[in-house]
Amino acid sequence: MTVQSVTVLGAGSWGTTFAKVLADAGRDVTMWARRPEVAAEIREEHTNNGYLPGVVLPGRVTATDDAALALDGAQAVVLAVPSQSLRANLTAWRSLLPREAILVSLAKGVELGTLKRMSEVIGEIAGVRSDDVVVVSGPNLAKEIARQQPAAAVFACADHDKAVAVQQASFNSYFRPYTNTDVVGCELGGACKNVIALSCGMAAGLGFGANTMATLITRGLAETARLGSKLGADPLTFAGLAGVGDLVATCASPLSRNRTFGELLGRGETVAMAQQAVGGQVAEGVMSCQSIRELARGVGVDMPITDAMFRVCHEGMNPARVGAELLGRQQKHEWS
Ligand SMILES: NC(=O)c1ccc[n+]([C@@H]2O[C@H](COP(=O)([O-])OP(=O)(O)OC[C@H]3O[C@@H](n4cnc5c(N)ncnc54)[C@H](O)[C@@H]3O)[C@@H](O)[C@H]2O)c1
Ligand SMILES: O=P(O)(O)OC[C@H](O)CO
Repeated sequence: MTVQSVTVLGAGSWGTTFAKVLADAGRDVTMWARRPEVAAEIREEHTNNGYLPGVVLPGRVTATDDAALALDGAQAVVLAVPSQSLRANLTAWRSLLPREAILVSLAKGVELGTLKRMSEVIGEIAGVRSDDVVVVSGPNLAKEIARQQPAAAVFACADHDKAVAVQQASFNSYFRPYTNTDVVGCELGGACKNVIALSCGMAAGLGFGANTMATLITRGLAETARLGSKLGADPLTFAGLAGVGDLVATCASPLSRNRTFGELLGRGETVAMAQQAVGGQVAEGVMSCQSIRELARGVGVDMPITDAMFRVCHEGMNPARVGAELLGRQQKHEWS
């Protein structure tokens, strides 16, 4: 299975960066951008300065705002829109998807209401098996990769040949993809780390240091692994790139929108003010703390940090008070 012609649906930070990764691996890439002016900028200037200022895109990347045109002849279709808009976007694109195309998901989130992982949403809308979708996850801050800083990722799919086909299509001198068959674990790792990054940002905004960060990262990983194990993930996945790898990068980096969002809340800003400050870009954890909390409650898994982020983001609770409550919970064994 060789993939030469790829369509990327979504021209934000990660969609544009992933298009560059594919083109730098020798693939022909057509992007779909929601706004015609963004499509024109990519096509004519080879830039997308609204998302990736100063980055020049390879000549192999072109763009259109016409989804039918973008999808014509695609051997792989990369879905690069935010989690909560994936269902609506994919519903509009469903009839345009080439029959044999490999579907690839970049989104990191759990859908509100249905509590589905992104591959499950894609499976339902596109009429394919959800674990046949290739899920991309890992420590992949778009702005670093767009500057060709070395990074690795996981490409998870039950169909190993499909994962390998997309792996080969995106392997280049600065981007090293690994395959995995644990779709559930890779998706949950990616969705949960956004929520934990909110908490790390919040702790930084409150003035706390490395011990607090390390505690949140480690206990965040513990609650993610608890949920994952309950839902059928391989616990080893959480020790890998889609688990601790992504968690560390997102929780530590000022480039992370989730961490930045949390830091603003920790400094006393409201959710609306923080939303404005991240420039309309999506901090997925703000929505995912709600859906992941519901998912966990449904299967009887305790996720105290996620619960705390829900109370701050959706119930207006004060971050300092939530932090004190987290610390003051009933004492317990580390692994209970
Ligand atoms: N940015 C990163 O570093 C990064 C890395 C890995 C994964 N991801 C994940 O990839 C997904 C996309 O992230 P991104 O960084 O490209 O997001 P972004 O906010 O930078 O861009 C989103 C893109 O989707 C388009 N879009 C279409 N319908 C939309 C709608 N209804 N609402 C909002 N935008 C809509 C926007 O126009 C834009 O082109 C997210 O799930 C994110 O968690 C992001
Ligand atoms: O900027 P964030 O917080 O959406 O995180 C980006 C990536 O998911 C990091 O792997």
